[in-house]
Amino acid sequence: MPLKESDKRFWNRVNELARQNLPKATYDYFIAPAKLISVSGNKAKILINSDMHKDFLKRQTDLFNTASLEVYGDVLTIKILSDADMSDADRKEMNRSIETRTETPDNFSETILEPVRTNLQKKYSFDNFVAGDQNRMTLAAALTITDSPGDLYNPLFIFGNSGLGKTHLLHAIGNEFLKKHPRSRLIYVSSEAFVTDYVNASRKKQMDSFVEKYRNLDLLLLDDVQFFSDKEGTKNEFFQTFNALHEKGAQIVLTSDRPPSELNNLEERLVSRFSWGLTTNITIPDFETRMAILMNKAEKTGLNFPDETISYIASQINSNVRELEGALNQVEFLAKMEKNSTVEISTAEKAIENLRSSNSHSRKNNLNITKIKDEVSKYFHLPVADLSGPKRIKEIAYARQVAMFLIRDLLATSLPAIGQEFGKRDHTTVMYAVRVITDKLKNDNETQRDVDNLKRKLEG
Ligand SMILES: Nc1ncnc2c1ncn2[C@@H]1O[C@H](COP(=O)(O)OP(=O)(O)OP(=O)(O)O)[C@@H](O)[C@H]1O
Repeated sequence: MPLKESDKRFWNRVNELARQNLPKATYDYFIAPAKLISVSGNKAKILINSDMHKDFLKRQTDLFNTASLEVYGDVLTIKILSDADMSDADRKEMNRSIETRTETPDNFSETILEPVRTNLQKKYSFDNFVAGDQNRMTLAAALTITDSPGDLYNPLFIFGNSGLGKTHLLHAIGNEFLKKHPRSRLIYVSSEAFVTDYVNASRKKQMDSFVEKYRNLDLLLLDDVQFFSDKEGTKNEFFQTFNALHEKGAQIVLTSDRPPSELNNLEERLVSRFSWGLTTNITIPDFETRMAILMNKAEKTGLNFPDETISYIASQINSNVRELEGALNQVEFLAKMEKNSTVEISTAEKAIENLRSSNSHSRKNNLNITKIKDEVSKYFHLPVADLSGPKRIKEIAYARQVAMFLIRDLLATSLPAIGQEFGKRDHTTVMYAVRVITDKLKNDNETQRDVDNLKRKLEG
């Protein structure tokens, strides 16, 4: 039966109440895509697109009760269906009741331009991105911009520590965007690649094609802005690109391991623009989300993972999703070697133990003091000589302490030997440095991030 006027009023009222009472991103993600299929007697059927949406909508009884009392003077029983739940009869009903949406014409890239190499990786999609409390808001915003690009959240700035899914989301946005707007021009690029592109173009005197490539986009996905070069020319070019795109309403999405306010490599005028749209943070997944991610990935291994095994792996690896995946790969490998189709906890224990000892082995084999000093000086943009020199400027002193800490932690070098390496300093200075960083690691996000990033680079 087609929807009656009262049914349409009911549905409008549900949306209105949801917009008033829920955060915008939540409304956009959970409620806006829902559709009212039918109201018959005192039963309403609502269609949504995933089980995650279903759980959320089921909890919105107040919303439905208020709207139905206002419109029908009675409380409706709400049945929420996902696509998979729909019977043929439901589908017919839906086709009859929902007006066919007139496609809004894409106004992307009206002029004929050279096709762009998007650099998108198809394997990263929203379908294989597991939602949890730590990324829900980011996920909602990411989905919203694929529908209304350049509008609400422009730019979208996603920050969070390494291995938590920022790159995955950028590609997912790009892939979804192309599905919805096939004629659009978009590009995924790391900050380092953007810089290289700029440097090459300016060396070869091909700035016109650089400008055409980056300023005619509908969507720019720029990864890892913390690695942006601090060279004036590049920064200025990026500033111009950002302005040109923003002005014409193109969507920009940026990721970084730190919030805009801590991007010391970029100027204030650019950083303040990053905060024009929405800034969201992705944090370490909680135990349940780690379990969900593992289950998702375990399914693709063709092996049977009992819940206890998944739970064991999730309890052992609580740093980031990349390491979680690494551990699962190791477990899968061992189980296949041992020709086990069911993966018992004992196999997972052995695999994780192997992983830990091989990590520390490779660390010992490949690392030395010079490599650590080089990496630290690169990371903090300081000449390596300053680490061993006498300067006491705050930034240099901090970088020196981090370097001393890493040498002690990763190589277990003696305190006097470390002191020798840093301009013949006394071992008590080294002891102090190690203690300062150890303390900061307990409660200072910035230090946690610096040490984490550096360890990843050194052990990578
Ligand atoms: N919520 C999630 N669901 C499923 N897979 C995830 C999730 N979060 C991260 N991953 C996976 O973890 C791996 C690391 O994620 P990704 O490379 O996107 O991290 P990142 O935050 O960009 O890290 P970096 O800052 O080091 O570049 C990828 O294989 C990605 O698919």
